[in-house]
Amino acid sequence: MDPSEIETERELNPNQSDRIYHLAVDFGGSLVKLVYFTKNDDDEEIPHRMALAKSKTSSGYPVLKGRLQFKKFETSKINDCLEFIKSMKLHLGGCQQQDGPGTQITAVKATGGGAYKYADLFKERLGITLDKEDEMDCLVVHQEAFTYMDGQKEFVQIEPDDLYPYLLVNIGSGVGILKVDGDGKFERVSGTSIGGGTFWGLGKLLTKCKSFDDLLELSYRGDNSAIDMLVGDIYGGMDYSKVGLSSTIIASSFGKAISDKKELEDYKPEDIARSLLRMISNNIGQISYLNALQFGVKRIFFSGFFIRSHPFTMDTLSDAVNFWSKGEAKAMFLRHEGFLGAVGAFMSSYKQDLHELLVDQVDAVNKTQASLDLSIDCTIYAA
Ligand SMILES: Nc1ncnc2c1ncn2[C@@H]1O[C@H](COP(=O)(O)OP(=O)(O)OP(=O)(O)O)[C@@H](O)[C@H]1O
Ligand SMILES: CC(C)(CO)[C@@H](O)C(=O)NCCC(=O)O
Repeated sequence: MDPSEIETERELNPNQSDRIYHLAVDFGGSLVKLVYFTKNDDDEEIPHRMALAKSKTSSGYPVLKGRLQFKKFETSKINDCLEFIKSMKLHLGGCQQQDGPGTQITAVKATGGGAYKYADLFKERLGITLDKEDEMDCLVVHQEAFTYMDGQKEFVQIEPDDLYPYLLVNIGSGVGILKVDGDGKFERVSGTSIGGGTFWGLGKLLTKCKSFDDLLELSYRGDNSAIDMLVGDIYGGMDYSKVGLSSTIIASSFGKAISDKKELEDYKPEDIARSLLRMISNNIGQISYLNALQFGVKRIFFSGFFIRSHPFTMDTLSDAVNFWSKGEAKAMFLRHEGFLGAVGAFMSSYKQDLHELLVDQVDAVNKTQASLDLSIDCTIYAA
């Protein structure tokens, strides 16, 4: 059995002795992401945050071992999210009834636009206040990164003194582009409304797909040349070598539809899905590169739920950055791409005393990309 299934099962049927220490929520335009930290009393005994100081590592930092749980909901199904929090008693710190009075959580760290939009709803239904953190602040957290080219994932070891400056391109419903100059030092330099929401929204209208995953799945099987106008279509099958454009490069996304005497129904949904994904990914890759160029930055990190470790999406973004930069700039991806904001909000509450959050079981993360409701072993080092 895949480790993710084990953890998800345990999550849905929480052990009575699971304690939930902390919850943070990222309310996006498309998805709501929850991150919470659980510790099972049967696990190695380092009982309570209050008692952290009792257990110090060789580095001198107190440590709390447990599991970081990740869960997502469609924003349009906010009620499911509320029900989940309620049924898991996340707003009460898990099995709080055993802890006696006085342990009830009154505020939860929250980020994204919905932290404002749903503040009253959460107060009303769960009795908790959403303690708002700016969504841009929450994106800038340290993560392990990898490059993705021609189907090959390559983890990159980046030394802290060689990390900055970098560009962080967060592809959610819309796209935010941040230039990060140092720890907590960043600026939102650009953005585009043509993002993940555009792919999912247009894709839904054009293909009648009922879920994002179906649309993504369709795009795997499609052939974009059925609907995109390629350089070769314009140049009689030849490359336009004088300006370095090979015949297979897309000259005009969806351009073939102009001259084809076809209606929407005459195109295969999978070809439309693929063309749409390439169009949006290429566009984001190009805008990102142009921003990197403008600010003299070589590394571009991509995050956001749009990516979902989807090979074709990562390939297209990497290709676009590689093509436009003539190999000078690199596209990089993050292991917890979609949960970056939520993890940032989670960590913000430990601002005063959190030194580091280390993920011990990286393998589990890699194996669970399909479900994206994750559970990973981790250690919190408090300063
Ligand atoms: N299961 C899914 N359901 C809906 N969208 C999904 C799903 N999986 C991936 N996506 C993609 O991820 C996008 C949302 O990404 P993310 O959660 O990072 O952004 P958000 O926080 O909702 O948006 P914003 O930050 O712009 O408010 C969707 O628009 C869609 O393209
Ligand atoms: C509005 C936000 C910041 C909400 O997360 C995001 O969707 C975004 O950056 N959209 C792109 C807006 C623009 O810069 O055109």
